[in-house]
Amino acid sequence: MSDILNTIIARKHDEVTARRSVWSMAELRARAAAAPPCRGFARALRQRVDAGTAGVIAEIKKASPSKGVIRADFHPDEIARSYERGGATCLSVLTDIDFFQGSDDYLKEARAACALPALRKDFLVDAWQVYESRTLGADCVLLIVAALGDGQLEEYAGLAAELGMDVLVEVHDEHELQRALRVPAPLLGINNRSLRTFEVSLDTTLRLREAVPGDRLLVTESGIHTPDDVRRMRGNGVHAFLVGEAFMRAPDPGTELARLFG
Ligand SMILES: O=P(O)(O)OC[C@@H](O)[C@@H](O)c1c[nH]c2ccccc12
Repeated sequence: MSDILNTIIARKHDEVTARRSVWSMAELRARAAAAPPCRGFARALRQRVDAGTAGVIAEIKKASPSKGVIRADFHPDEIARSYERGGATCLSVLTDIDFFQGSDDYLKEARAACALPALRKDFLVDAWQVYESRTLGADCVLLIVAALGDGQLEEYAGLAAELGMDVLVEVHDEHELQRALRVPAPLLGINNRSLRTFEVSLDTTLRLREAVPGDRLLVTESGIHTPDDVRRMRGNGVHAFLVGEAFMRAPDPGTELARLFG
C-alpha cells in the first residue's frame, strides 16, 4: 500500500520510537499530571450548539502534503489571538513535523496566547502519544479511525478520558463510521478529504450524516471555503466545522473566520 496515510503512519512509528527513548513512561506521566488543566474542548462546542450557533474549530497549519506551504508568514501565537477575536470556539494545531511542517511548540505557543481549548492534530499510533499530547497542553486529541484498530481506538479514547482530554474521532466512510460509533465519545468528525487520494467532496458529510446518532456532535472537516459551504452544511444539521486552509490563506485568519461564519 503506497497511499499517503500509510506513508505517514510508517514514519510516525519511527518518530515515536525515537521520542520514547527520551522520557520514561513514569516521567511522561508525571509531566502529563503537571500540565495546565484541560479547557473543555467538547464542552465549548456543545455550548455553541446549545446556543444555536455553529461551533468553529480553527486550524493552525503551515503546510500540508496536498497543498505544500499554505502560509509562509506563520506565527501561531498571533494566529491564535486572531482566531479568538474572530469568534473561534476551539483551536486545532498541527504538530506533525515531516508532512505538515508542524511543531509541538506551535501547539504550546498557540494555546498560551489565548483562552481557547486546543486539539493536538497529529497521527496517533501509540498510547505514548496520548500522554505526550497532554504534556503539551492538548485539550483534545484526534483519533483517525482509518489509522487505528478497534482495540487502539478504545484504549486511546479511554486514556484520553483518564487524562481529562476529549477525542475527535475522524471517519471518511460508512464502515469507519460504524467503527467510530463503538467509541463512547461525543465528537464525531467526518473528513471530506480522502487521506488516500486527497480528493475533497462535501458530499461525504451529507452522505454519512444520516447515520450519525443525534447525541453525537457532528464536525465537518476539510474543504470549507465559502459562506455558501457553511450554509449548506448548517442546513443539513451539521453542528461544527474544522477549517484550515481558507483561514490560513487570508491576511488576517480571524477576520476571514468572522466573514465565513458571521
Ligand atoms: O484545510 P482544510 O481543507 O480546511 O482542512 C482542515 C482539516 O480538516 C484538515 O487539516 C485535516 C482533517 N483531518 C486531518 C488529519 C490529519 C491532518 C490534517 C487533517
